[in-house]
Amino acid sequence: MAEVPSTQHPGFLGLGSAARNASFARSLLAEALRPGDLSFFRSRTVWGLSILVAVLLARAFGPPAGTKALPGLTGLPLGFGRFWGLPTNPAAAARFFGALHQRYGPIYQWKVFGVTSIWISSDKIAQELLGQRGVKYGDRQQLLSTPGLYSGSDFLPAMALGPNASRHAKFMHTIMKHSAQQHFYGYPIDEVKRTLKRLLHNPDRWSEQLVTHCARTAAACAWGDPKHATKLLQVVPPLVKAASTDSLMIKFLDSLALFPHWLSPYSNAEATRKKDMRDAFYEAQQEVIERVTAGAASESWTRIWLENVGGAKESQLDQHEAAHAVGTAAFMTLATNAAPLHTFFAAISQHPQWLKQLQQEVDRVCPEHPPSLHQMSQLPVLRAVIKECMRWQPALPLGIAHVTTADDVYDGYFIAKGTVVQVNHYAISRDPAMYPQPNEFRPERWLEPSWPSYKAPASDHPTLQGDAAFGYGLRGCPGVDLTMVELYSLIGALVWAFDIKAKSESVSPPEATPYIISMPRPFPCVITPRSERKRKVIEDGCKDMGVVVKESGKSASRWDVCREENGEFHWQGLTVPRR
Ligand code: HEM
Repeated sequence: MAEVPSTQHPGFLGLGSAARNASFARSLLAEALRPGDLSFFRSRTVWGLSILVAVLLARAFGPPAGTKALPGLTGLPLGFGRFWGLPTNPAAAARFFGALHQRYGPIYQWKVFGVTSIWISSDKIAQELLGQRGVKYGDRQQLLSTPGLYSGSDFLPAMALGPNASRHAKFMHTIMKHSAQQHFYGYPIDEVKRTLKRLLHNPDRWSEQLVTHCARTAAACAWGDPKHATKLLQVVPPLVKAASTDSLMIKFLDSLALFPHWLSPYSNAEATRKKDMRDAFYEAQQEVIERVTAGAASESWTRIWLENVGGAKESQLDQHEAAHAVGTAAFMTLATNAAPLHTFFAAISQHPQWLKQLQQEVDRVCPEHPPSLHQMSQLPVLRAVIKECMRWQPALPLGIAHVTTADDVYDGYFIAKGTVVQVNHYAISRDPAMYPQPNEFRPERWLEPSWPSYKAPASDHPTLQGDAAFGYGLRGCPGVDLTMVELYSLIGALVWAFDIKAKSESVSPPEATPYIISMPRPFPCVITPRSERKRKVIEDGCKDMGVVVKESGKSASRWDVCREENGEFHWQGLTVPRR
């Protein structure tokens, strides 16, 4: 690894300490600004000194000797940088910053109000920096809109690098490893049966059925009971929106910490969000504690903590932390996996030939029933379509920002401590060298040797394991196994069970929601069972369809989730349909 030069600069005019610099500057000004005396401004010495100061300042704010500054947009001096022209939502930002890579290369910087962010559009560079130099690139950004999340120990994706994040990450990996070995206790498959039946009975509400599916699966894994899905449905949107904020500008202001938190315009909403989340996670945890005491608890992540399965207590989470760690895993499962499921609907509506190919493959492998997880190795087309959905419309187009914890040098470029590192997943997934015709939905790029992204053998590849969409390094996503199980099982079953097509031709291109986790907006679809026999299998598959969203106006308790007046479900704005 390159040696890191010191950023300790010799001080103003090379005179040593800041105090001595300040007193020198004061005496110079006092001498010069005697009333009525303008000779100071006419003096050649003063002009010469001014130029020298400017040069020294430029050196002081420039990269250390032997390194160079990253290319990037020029802006205003004195650290103001370039604050105009910033896009207003993450999906648009991914495209905007992605386009700038054509001018500045795969890594460039953008400075705003003294904050430097670097933008990366190359998988190789992201691997080398975030992947290989883990700790140096492992911090997160403190956001004004979510005060407390960075320094607290409630929500791993936003936590500062340090002991809290390490303990939470350790616990997260323990619960994922243990439950993955048991296919997440069969909950995703149980929920597939219910989701098929809800879709059969209420196909127009397909987006609601998908979101319900993710919420119920996550709640079952977390607390052994899918009924807690409504809690998740309520607590996810406020935090997704707060972490997105409407404008990237806010993010830069955040980093300046211009306001104390109590003055933050977000503090009221944040206090409510925090309380709702705590109440939801505490209540669900308490129920598990009671059921375990009564000897009647189902498997769950909370039980892993309570019973110290796999050494879960080594992470030393107290009860509050464990409630939030489990809740965070459930939160992320719902918030993220709903996105590729919506993308799947957009993709096959635009490319019906891929639904046909999927159905042919599934009919060949398992004509009588939806594919089981053990059959996934025989279903490369299914895996290819899912992987292409993740590439085509990344769920997190800009990932989650990292922040550097120390100065670094990459390829001769200086990267200072505190730099915000934005991996542009959208741009990476559109690298034309790796993904020719990048804007097109082409699952064959994972299936045919003529495409650069192809890998053999077909029993293992394509796979979501190691997919760049899940991030890099120390802060990489711990939820890959669960994502695979959830997407493979549900999409496999949808393909087996239904014909799906858009009601109108105008679904291209998919219009994404404007949040940090972005998904195609729902649109009207026609969903019909592929045969009478399949209809019967779906009907007989389960008794309880697992409806969790109530008709409008029927809210009886705090955690009830209801449809809008017009009968639609917009998930607090996260799934507003395209009109
Ligand atoms: C479509 C599925 C998913 C995608 C695309 C996705 C993507 C990501 C990305 C890009 C990051 C940031 C990585 C980085 O900073 O480099 C992340 C972090 C994270 N993900 Fe996922 N994720 C998905 C599903 C899940 C699931 C099912 C879970 C459930 C456990 C989960 C839990 C987390 C957590 C806890 C973090 C924060 C890790 C940390 O900061 O240390 N994700 N995910």
